[in-house]
Amino acid sequence: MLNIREAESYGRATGPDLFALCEQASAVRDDHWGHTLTYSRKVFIPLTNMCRDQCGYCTFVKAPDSPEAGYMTPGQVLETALQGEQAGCKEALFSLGERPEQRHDLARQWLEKLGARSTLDYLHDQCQNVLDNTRLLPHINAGALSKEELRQLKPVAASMGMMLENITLDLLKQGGAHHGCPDKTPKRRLATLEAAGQLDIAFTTGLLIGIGESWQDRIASLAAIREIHQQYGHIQEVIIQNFRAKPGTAMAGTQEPDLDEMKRTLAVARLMLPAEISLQAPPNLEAGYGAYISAGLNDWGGISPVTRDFINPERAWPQISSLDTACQGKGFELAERLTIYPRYQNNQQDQQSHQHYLSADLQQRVTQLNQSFFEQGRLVA
Ligand SMILES: O=c1nc2n(C[C@H](O)[C@H](O)[C@H](O)CO)c3cc(O)ccc3cc-2c(=O)[nH]1
Ligand SMILES: C[C@H]1O[C@@H](n2cnc3c(N)ncnc32)[C@H](O)[C@@H]1O
Ligand code: MET
Ligand code: SF4
Repeated sequence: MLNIREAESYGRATGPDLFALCEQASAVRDDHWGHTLTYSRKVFIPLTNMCRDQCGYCTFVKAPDSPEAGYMTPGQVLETALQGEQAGCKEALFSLGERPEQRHDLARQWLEKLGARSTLDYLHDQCQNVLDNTRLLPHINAGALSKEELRQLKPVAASMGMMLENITLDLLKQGGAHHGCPDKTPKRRLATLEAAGQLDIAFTTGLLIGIGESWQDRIASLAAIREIHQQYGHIQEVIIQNFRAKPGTAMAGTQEPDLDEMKRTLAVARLMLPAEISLQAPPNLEAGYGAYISAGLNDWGGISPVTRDFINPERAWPQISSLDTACQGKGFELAERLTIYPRYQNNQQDQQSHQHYLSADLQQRVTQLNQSFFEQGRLVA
């Protein structure tokens, strides 16, 4: 595995140097993951678009004076989940703003109408709603959470995640991407990763690149993820996501990272992280996403045949069939996976240390969904 000093030296790798770096990363990927690239067929449930934070890059968030600001009702949650199930989805991705009731009257009014004490209590109940009425597995992406909050949510989600984004304190300064965002302090983000490890929650994290961090900051952030995983073993995947500048946001004029920047970061992530951690990047945020394969990626994340990507709504998902074609063109096959990776599913004898990740109920659901893959012969489209 690459040490920090070596990783730092690749900050400007380009041309033949970048090519050689990518080859090394591809070799690690081939060795562990083979020539199968995975994705999770999911439906997106943006439970609330209000938030107490104000990330400079975010268009997901709506201010209370916007007519679009609000929560999804239980009926809307179920309707969306059922549509996803109809389209063959296996994952319900709950993605939402953080603790909006601590900042906005409108959020408090909504919660009162919904009969919930907090956004996170409501999240718990809506995961249960999906579990009671569909076969989908909830994945929770609700930002920074305390150990107690994670403990309460664990029984209703098969996996959870939170982008670390980046741990440099520079982003919190006046004019920085995370200025005025209490949930984006490295302290809170790292504490969330650590608490999830203590609780045996299969966890997704990752970096958002191009938001004002340096190359060294990226390496330090990857090293922090590696260190936490070495202690608890719960990091199932790391996402490298490229910042996209959105009109109307504070960072509308900020330069976006280019394809080489993504390849460099993916390759170094692959070489710094243990091979068992899945390396993911979204295919809808970069037209040249096929090149990620040569940089060591093995997963495309959640792809929805039904809902748009509410975080990047203007960036349509590639059709699953065109993603399949792109993979085949590079000599890889595309295969569907569940939101929780096999090694945390505890259906193999040799996985004693991963026994406590899923409740008996969730484990049974996972087994049934795996059975449906088996019956489909892992068809992708
Ligand atoms: O469609 C999206 N899915 C996002 N996902 C879901 C992801 O694509 C997969 O569905 C899950 O990771 C399942 O493996 C996230 C999950 C996390 O835990 C943390 C961050 C993200 C970010 C996104 C995102 O921007 N868009
Ligand atoms: C769910 C995740 O989506 C990412 N996210 C939020 N806004 C953007 C954007 N403009 N471009 C790319 N990714 C974004 C953040 O990393 C967040 O944690
Ligand atoms: C909608 S953004 C994803 C969830 C959370 N608000 C975060 O930023 O981490
Ligand atoms: S990225 Fe997440 S935390 Fe930041 S403003 Fe958007 S919803 Fe809130």
